[in-house]
Amino acid sequence: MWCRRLSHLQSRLQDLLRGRVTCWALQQPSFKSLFPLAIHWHHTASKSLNCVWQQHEDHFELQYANTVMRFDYVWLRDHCLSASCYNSKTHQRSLDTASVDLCIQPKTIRLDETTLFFTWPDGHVTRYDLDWLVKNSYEGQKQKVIQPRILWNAEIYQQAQVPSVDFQSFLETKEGLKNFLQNFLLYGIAFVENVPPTQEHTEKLAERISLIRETIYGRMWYFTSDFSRGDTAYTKLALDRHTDTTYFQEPCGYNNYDRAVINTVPYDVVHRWYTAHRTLTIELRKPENEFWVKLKPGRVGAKLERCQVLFIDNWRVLHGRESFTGYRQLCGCYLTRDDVLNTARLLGLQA
Ligand SMILES: C[N+](C)(C)CCCC[C@H](N)C(=O)O
Ligand SMILES: O=C(O)CCC(=O)C(=O)O
Ligand SMILES: [Fe+2]
Repeated sequence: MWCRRLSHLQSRLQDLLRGRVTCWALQQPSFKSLFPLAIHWHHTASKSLNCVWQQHEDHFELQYANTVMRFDYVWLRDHCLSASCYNSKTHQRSLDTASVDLCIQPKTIRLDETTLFFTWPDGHVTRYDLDWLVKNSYEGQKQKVIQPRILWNAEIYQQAQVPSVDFQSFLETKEGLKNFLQNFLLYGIAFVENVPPTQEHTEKLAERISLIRETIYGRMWYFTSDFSRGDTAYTKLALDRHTDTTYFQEPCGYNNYDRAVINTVPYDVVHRWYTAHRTLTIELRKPENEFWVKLKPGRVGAKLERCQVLFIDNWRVLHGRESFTGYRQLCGCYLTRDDVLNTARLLGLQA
């Protein structure tokens, strides 16, 4: 006890002088470890594992799998996966995070093979697999490939020759759905071809990806230019590029037609907003940034033709239309982003 106390006091003194972290010799320090005070890096027994770690005053530092990671002690206690702290059936935390002492420090740290054991002052033991720590550390996450996005304009998209997915394969095969979602995540739009032109088939397609979002326009909307709703979508007028439902608390994305009166900011900020809006609009209206799609009609008179369904990520791609004459009917729905991303992740996509 005595030698530990001395080493501890001395290390604190050195610590104050150097303003550096200290590393306690976790086993009973031998005399040689007291003078001069060395910063100990703990090495794994087997060099092949190549894991080095250090217990700092306010965090735990781990070097493993070519990653230097730093963990807060409250974080290490809070993410404990032991039976009393974590419900492995529901993957939920049972530990009350607010009960963790914000100044908590582990009494001992031990590495056994590829598992780190942290023993806390109350005797509770938290174990972490080294690979779990790499995967769930801030530093490990930063290395992860984020979902690649391909920024495009009309020319880039046309040249990419992105394949549409056939209706049957989309509905009946995992590959079909996965290829579709991969394109959707990469480009923000994706097509399904060969779809029977009915609301039921469109609905089936949508439900293959996610829950359909019920809104004031209904679950599946089937609309035409009958002005059945007080909105220019229900007319023959052209609609400049926009996204829908910007007036919802959880909108599909932003839209100039539906913008309410700007009355939440003072006049000088308003002018800055208009200047920024103009810059964005000029960019959006550049012809090279427009990609026109002539939607194949599914029904002409009594004749039914298989048609295509277009999915748009409203956070990345705006939509609009030209004005038109004659009779035109459009069927569609809104999907919830969380569910679309969840389906993509379940298929192993980075979303
Ligand atoms: C017809 N349909 C339901 C597709 C859209 C209606 C959208 C109306 C509104 N202008 C908006 O952009 O949110
Ligand atoms: O009629 C269309 O093609 C699109 C209409 C539209 O943008 C909308 O309903 O929000
Ligand atoms: Fe719209």
